[in-house]
Amino acid sequence: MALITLRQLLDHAAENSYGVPAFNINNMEQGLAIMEAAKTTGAPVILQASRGARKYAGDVMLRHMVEALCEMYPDNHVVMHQDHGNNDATCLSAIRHGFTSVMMDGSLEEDMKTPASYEYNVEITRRVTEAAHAVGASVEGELGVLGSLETGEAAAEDGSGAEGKLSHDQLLTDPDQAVEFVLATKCDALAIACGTSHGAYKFTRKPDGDILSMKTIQGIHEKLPNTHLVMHGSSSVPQYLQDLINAHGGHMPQTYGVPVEEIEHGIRMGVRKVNIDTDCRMAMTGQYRRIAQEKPEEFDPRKFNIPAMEELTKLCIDRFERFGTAGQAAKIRPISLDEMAHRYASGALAPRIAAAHAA
Ligand SMILES: O=C(CO)COP(=O)(O)O
Ligand SMILES: O=C[C@H](O)COP(=O)(O)O
Ligand SMILES: [Zn+2]
Ligand SMILES: [Zn+2]
Repeated sequence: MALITLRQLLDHAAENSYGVPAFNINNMEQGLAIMEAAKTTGAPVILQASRGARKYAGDVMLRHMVEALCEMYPDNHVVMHQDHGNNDATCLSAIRHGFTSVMMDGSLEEDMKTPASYEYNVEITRRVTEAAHAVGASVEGELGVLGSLETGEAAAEDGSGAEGKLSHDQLLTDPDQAVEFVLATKCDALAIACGTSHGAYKFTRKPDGDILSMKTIQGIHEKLPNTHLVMHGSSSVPQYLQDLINAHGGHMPQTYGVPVEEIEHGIRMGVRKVNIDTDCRMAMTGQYRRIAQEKPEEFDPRKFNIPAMEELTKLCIDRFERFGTAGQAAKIRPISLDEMAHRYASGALAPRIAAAHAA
């Protein structure tokens, strides 16, 4: 059993200057395909389940699936993370079901549609962090609302996403407020907003600095050099997968994601966790469509799932290699949740703010 905490993994990533993709899972096939890529590259892994994934697969199924993956791939440490928790109950029940890390997304209210006040965000994130740390689990907070700088809107097709028009102030995390937020909440990692959004339709053109604000990340990293930053909505929406889907009966209008080189740039500026779901969905769906079209006589689901898993494994290998995660698993010695709880209680894991901002 090689489950570790997000905090342990991201501390290691920061010390060794790499990033870790966090892949969303909902079923066994995704889990196996991601772990195969981790094994091939010797990478530690972050698996994350959304509220939708927990509803789809069930908490008991997810827990045993992750346990099984840990047993099948004993050399690849796994973080099991709640993606976009909307309240205390979501986060604490995840921990009860064996998740070693949770995201308390207080950038939105409990409905995951209404942008929340700063005060609400601080209070709920602080509360969840206190409870999670008491049992050694890690917490990711979010400051700033995900959404497009082109349209001022969040992705409509996703389960969580702000409704209505968002201002640039909401869409770009303020570095000074980020310092305040980390100090007040003691969260282990901070998701920031820089113009990315969930889903496939992030940008209408290859993004430049006007619509993907890497300088926001730089500004936050300058003030919070010791805080692990998280980029959501970080699928690259690769052209080859759009083409694969569209060549086999799909109809995805031309779109652009976050170029992998921009993520590599982010990793050099303190980004440690990179959330990727859409690319994984496209990889599998592309192959499902290809098999369905090329072999209309086929009805064995395994004949669809095997190429779909291979396509996903290929994508994950690429991200593990490009983010520097490859080869890192062997260097990590798991720290137990109890030991993490002890370290939090001792103050050893309290936020470290750069000297100029400590006053
Ligand atoms: O941020 C994500 C999950 O939290 C996923 O983002 P994508 O839709 O870009 O894959
Ligand atoms: O944050 C969004 C992830 O892509 C999860 O999406 P989901 O809620 O449809 O599972
Ligand atoms: Zn079990
Ligand atoms: Zn997200």
